[in-house]
Amino acid sequence: MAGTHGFRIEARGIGKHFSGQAAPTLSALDLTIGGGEFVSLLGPSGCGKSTLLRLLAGLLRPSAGTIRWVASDGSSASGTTLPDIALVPQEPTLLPWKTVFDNVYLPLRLRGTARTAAMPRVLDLLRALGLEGREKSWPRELSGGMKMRVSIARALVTDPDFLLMDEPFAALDELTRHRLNDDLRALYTQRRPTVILVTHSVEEATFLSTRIVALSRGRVAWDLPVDFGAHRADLRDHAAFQALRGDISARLRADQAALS
Ligand SMILES: Nc1ncnc2c1ncn2[C@@H]1O[C@H](COP(=O)(O)OP(=O)(O)OP(=O)(O)O)[C@@H](O)[C@H]1O
Repeated sequence: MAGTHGFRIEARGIGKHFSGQAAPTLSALDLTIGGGEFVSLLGPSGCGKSTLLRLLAGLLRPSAGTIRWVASDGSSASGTTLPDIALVPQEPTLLPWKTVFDNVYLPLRLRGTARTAAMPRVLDLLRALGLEGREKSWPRELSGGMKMRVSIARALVTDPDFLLMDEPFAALDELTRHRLNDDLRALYTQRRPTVILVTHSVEEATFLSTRIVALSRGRVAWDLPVDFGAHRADLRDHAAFQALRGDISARLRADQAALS
């Protein structure tokens, strides 16, 4: 389904109040995300980024408000017409008793796709993510960056409409993070899923996204489009990139200052 820009998400009046907490984590939050956007969620620690992602993934229920998946013809999706959603967690949760190939093949296997039919797709993704030749490796033989590559390949193998990622690169060194950011951006350009990424890295958000949404006080604090045209590997060195990155950091510092 990816590339069809089939669905947009409409979150209206979203509230989330965890039991035992004095104040709600999210309150009266409105957000619309169009098909094919790459949205990064930024904001101070504890502002509710992961909670929002889990609500959008359907892993949590909102205490108030509605989340609708709207098809391009305006109809609300439900039941079997719901879009495919893949979640990449912070820790790459690979099955240790399965090879790299079989970890990535698993979502297709669960859908009844035969191994031989799945092979070109799995190998294509492994190649795109720099894992060629690693098909028969076991997760314990891989570095942290490689495990995350396998986790991303597994999330993409069903060609999901929505790719939701919760700080997937937080534990990686800067060079590995840059490489994975480059690969993710190339994959996004090729396949155009809708991506929602929770991150603390302003550089990562600026490099990857078509839009940055900052949360504060339980709702959207600001919402900024990002457009650098065709992406180049050296984009990070350009003055316009560094200026936007600086502007976003300043906005986040102002949000943080307003909280204290
Ligand atoms: N299952 C839960 N039960 C109770 N409280 C929760 C639960 N999940 C999250 N919270 C609370 O909701 C608030 C927001 O947490 P969340 O993880 O969404 O923030 P975040 O912006 O992603 O933070 P960080 O940037 O530190 O990862 C926190 O106060 C957290 O303790």
